[in-house]
Amino acid sequence: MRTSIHLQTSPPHLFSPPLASPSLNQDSQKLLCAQHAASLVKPSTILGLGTGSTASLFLEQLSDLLSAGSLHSIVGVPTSLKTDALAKTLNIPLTDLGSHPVLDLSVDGADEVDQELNLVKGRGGSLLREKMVEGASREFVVIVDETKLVPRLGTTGPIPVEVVPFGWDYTIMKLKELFKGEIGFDAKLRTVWDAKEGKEVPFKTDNENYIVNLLFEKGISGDLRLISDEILRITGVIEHGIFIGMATSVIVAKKDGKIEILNKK
Ligand SMILES: O=C[C@H](O)[C@H](O)[C@H](O)COP(=O)(O)O
Repeated sequence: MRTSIHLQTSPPHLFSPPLASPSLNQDSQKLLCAQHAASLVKPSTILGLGTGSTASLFLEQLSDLLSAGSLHSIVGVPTSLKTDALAKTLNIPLTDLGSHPVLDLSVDGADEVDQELNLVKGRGGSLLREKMVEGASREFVVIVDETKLVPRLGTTGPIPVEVVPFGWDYTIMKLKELFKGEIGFDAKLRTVWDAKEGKEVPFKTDNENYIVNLLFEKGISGDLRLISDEILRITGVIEHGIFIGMATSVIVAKKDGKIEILNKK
């Protein structure tokens, strides 16, 4: 189901010349969907707080509403150490999953969204805590700019897989075996530049694990649930960044300043 809401930027005036449609850059689109999502949060919500640049804008909006007194009694469950730190600087009250195993709502960004509202997440390095918190939420609202909409997952970048550091090269071998025959497939350990060491070192997640990037030349094809199960069956794999059927709705901010809301069927 698709709903389209045109955001009114200024009151219409009878004699004004027609306004040219705005062309928002990606950052403004992120802000637009973050603002929209924050306006939907009700008082007394147990709220999963996502990770990434779009989710950070949402946290800032939330904090503004809290300090203006137009929202109250919110308590957040952060999905990463970065979000935990940001929420603390923004004075957003926090709790944890153990104390609130069922959340009312989670709001988070995504790297990709397909037509069934399946997602790729984790290109920023967070996926396991996100999947736990968002999976525990009655409602999971995803906020994205329109560049994130794809016909097939894995078309604009890698699908991240969190793996244990022990035997990571063995785990990569098993992942390569799984996708053998997939044209243009590759699996690579994610690394970062360590200035102290003067070399590339493995990227470490909040859980001290590594990330393997699965690269598909034309996106991932086939039954996503089956593929998900097969990836998870490899010993050494902890979790992957394909979020199947988890999003209840996606708020998409468009270049023309419109918001489109995609709801789970
Ligand atoms: O690891 C990062 C998270 O899954 C983010 O939600 C995702 O990468 C989207 O981030 P951004 O809003 O910065 O594009």
